[in-house]
Amino acid sequence: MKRDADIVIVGGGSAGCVMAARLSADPQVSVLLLEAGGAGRNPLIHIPAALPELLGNRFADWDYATAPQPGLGGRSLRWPRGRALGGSSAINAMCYARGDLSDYDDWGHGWSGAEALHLFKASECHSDGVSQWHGEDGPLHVTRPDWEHPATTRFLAAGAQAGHARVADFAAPDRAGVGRFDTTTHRGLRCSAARAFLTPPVRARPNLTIRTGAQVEKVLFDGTRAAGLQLADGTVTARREVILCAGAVNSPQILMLSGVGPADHLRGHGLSVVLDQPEIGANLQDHLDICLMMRTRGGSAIGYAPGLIPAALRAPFDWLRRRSGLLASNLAEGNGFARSDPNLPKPDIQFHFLPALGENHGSTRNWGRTGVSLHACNLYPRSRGTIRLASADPRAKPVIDPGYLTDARDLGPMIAGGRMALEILEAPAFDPIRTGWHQPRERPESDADWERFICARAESIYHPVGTAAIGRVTDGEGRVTGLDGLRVVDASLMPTIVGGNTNAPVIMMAERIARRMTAGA
Ligand SMILES: Cc1cc2nc3c(=O)[nH]c(=O)nc-3n(C[C@H](O)[C@H](O)[C@H](O)COP(=O)(O)OP(=O)(O)OC[C@H]3O[C@@H](n4cnc5c(N)ncnc54)[C@H](O)[C@@H]3O)c2cc1C
Repeated sequence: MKRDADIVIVGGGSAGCVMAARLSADPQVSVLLLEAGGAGRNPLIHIPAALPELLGNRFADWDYATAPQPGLGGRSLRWPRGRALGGSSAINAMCYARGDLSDYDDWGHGWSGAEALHLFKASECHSDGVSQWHGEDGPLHVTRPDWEHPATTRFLAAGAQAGHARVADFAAPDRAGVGRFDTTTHRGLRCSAARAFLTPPVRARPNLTIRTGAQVEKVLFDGTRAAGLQLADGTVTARREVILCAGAVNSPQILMLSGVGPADHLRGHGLSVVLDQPEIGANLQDHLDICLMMRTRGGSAIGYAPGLIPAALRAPFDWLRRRSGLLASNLAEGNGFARSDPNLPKPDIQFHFLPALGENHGSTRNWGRTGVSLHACNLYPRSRGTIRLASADPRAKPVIDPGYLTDARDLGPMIAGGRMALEILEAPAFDPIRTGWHQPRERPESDADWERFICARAESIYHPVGTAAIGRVTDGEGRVTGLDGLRVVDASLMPTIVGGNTNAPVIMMAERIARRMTAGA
């Protein structure tokens, strides 16, 4: 078993797959990728519509939950995180979005929207080919779906009736309006970061070793230089660098287990301190989201109902024959952006539309019922939370406290987004299929009604970032300040969360850092 390399990467998720592929392109550099989960071969990972089956499934999900959230009436929220090659891109909803390009200008430290656009295009292979906003030569397949559920067609019409523009391409600058999501799929299959970047020719490189089932416990230091890693079955040596790509929950956890973090917290768990860095695990941000669900006539949406049996029986044939139809859908088919205040420079609300009752993200089955879901989330939350150790045991789940709604200013965009979602679901396009409300049971009217509804029902859309942020913990290249030979490259790096789904932005960030490492920056 290989136990040393020039560069050792921890975590084969969205960022880790990019780093492994790009850095091992130089045959002079040996790269070892360590992934705690499996190889990600389960068919449920690859069939887009099987997404709800992945959540909580031990072969693919770390299955975390938050600490009780006072801002949400003391509820703990479920927090899935991918645990297989591909990481969270192996279990995510495949919605492709880039954030607003100005988000990257705001980060400073050498990052910019113009360079981000260039990198998004470089890593992309878009089904419509090259254009001003898209690339066609990159490894990440992005598809503009050729099939949509009829309920999604109604959502697009309802959006227009409620005054939202129709957006043909959310990668173009003016994103306000509703449209179809592009998806990280290819020929009806999920295109995870593993499928995109760890292709058979890349895996065959003699200078790249990929170990699955290899959970890293901590970084080993020689003074202040990261010299290797501790695993359950022994140690690994990094001759040049250790790169943590374990995600916004596990990268700070590994750093703290290694003695890098807030000194008092580490000593409280009996750990010796290598670097006192209070910002590790701090600055946690996420997209909090409120979902409205409307019941519809049998057969008009996806669900577990007798009227849908014929469509369900046909779906596998459509998928096997043409890789199209229901099973090729990522379910979150409709996208939208809006401003909670018309004077804002950019949209601060995002919608996700599903032609299904996505209660508890699909884990509540609602047998015999059909309906549709419209989510609205606050894209630029001001609340901040923390990741902290529950124990010095590397197998123990960390304490996740996102601090949802601890900043009262976060409620306004949530209420505005909820009201807009309600307006869309009440538009005439849904009249022929609407039968009543599923969630909320009673129509909220006043701000206080909305606040109660949000407190009782808001959920995460699983975009944690910021826990080892550029400018706070690392420099612009992801190098941990105050230590040598140690980088973080994953969602933890984002100093402020981007205005959209986070997978493509994380891939873009890894592309940038890998390029600059290869160029000797
Ligand atoms: C259910 C869900 C739905 C989502 N939907 C979307 C969507 O539709 N569109 C979108 O753009 N974004 C979506 N996201 C978010 C997006 O997928 C993530 O932001 C992105 O994948 C994060 O990439 P990462 O590299 O930071 O971490 P990850 O991709 O999570 O990778 C971390 C990797 O490190 C491994 N690891 C962790 N600890 C260790 C250890 N100790 N030793 C070894 N390996 C370790 C993990 O197993 C994992 O493979 C979703 C996320 C989830 C969970």
